[in-house]
Amino acid sequence: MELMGKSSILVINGSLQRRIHGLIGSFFKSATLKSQITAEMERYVMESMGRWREDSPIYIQDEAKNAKRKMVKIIDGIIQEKRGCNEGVTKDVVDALLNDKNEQLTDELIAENMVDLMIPGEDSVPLLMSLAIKYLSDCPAALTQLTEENIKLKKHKEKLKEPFSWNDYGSSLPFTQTVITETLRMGNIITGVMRKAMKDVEIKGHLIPKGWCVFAYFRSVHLDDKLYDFPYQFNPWRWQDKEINNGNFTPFGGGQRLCPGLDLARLETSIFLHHFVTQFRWEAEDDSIVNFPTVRMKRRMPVWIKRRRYS
Ligand code: HEM
Repeated sequence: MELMGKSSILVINGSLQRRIHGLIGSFFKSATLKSQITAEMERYVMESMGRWREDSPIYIQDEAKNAKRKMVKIIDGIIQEKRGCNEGVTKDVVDALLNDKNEQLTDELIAENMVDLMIPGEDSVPLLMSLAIKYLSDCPAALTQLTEENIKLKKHKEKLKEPFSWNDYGSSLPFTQTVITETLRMGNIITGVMRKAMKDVEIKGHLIPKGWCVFAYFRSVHLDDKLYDFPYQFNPWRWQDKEINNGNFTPFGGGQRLCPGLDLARLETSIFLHHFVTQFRWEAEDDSIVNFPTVRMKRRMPVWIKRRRYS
């Protein structure tokens, strides 16, 4: 509680939580943010990857965090700029909270909630990226299909001379999405959530008395062999034509506390994977507890060189 602060959305309940959740959630759905974030994220991923040297080891977790740190810095810069000349227009999350008339949205509350928004960016999203690389390194068939899908879209975009949009990184890369979904299932980045019963509740014949705390353990559901065949096997194909919005798949929680950053997390991971697999091949080193996965990079040949060589 001390770490998060008393006004954090993770701590407060009731109408104020719903209000902040709604404001943050609708802000993350805004078209302006989507195009801005897509372009910025692409630029920083490409800048970071541009510094990678042939055949040198790359610590994926550190790299993923570095890309995120820069992202947080940009967002922070945008916030500082807006704070001075707030014109009632909602261009960022601080505006979304500042412009709301609710008196309970104090400066302290806004500041604390901005920190909440940065923690997943520093922690959960880099973990999702790192685990995706780990699982792909162990599953060559998935890596091949993912690479082919991304190279195909890249060539198509180059032909049209069009920049990538938010949707390109989502619906235009369906297999990439299944890889992210399967990584979320197996990785269990958030292992579960705590809830306190506000009144006596009965669930499937079990009574949870008022005041008791319950830990809803996502991992036991995501790795249940009654729900998922061979649950410990990384199998992105299991998600083809399968509905993901159900009670058996809750990496982002659910209900009124459903993670408002879920689309952003998927987008950032998609951009990272796209640039990773279209620019490089790699060999994974043995995993170690200290830092995994570590991979040795080889730059991909530009498409035109390959064509000349094989024609
Ligand atoms: C892989 C990445 C992520 C995962 C697995 C994840 C997972 C979750 C989960 C399980 C919850 C529900 C917590 C609960 O019910 O007590 C949650 C809530 C939340 N997430 Fe995420 N998250 C991710 C990324 C993000 C991002 C990128 C942001 C924002 C930039 C974000 C912002 C939030 C906020 C503000 C809440 C609290 C919502 C509320 O209590 O009303 N998350 N997240």
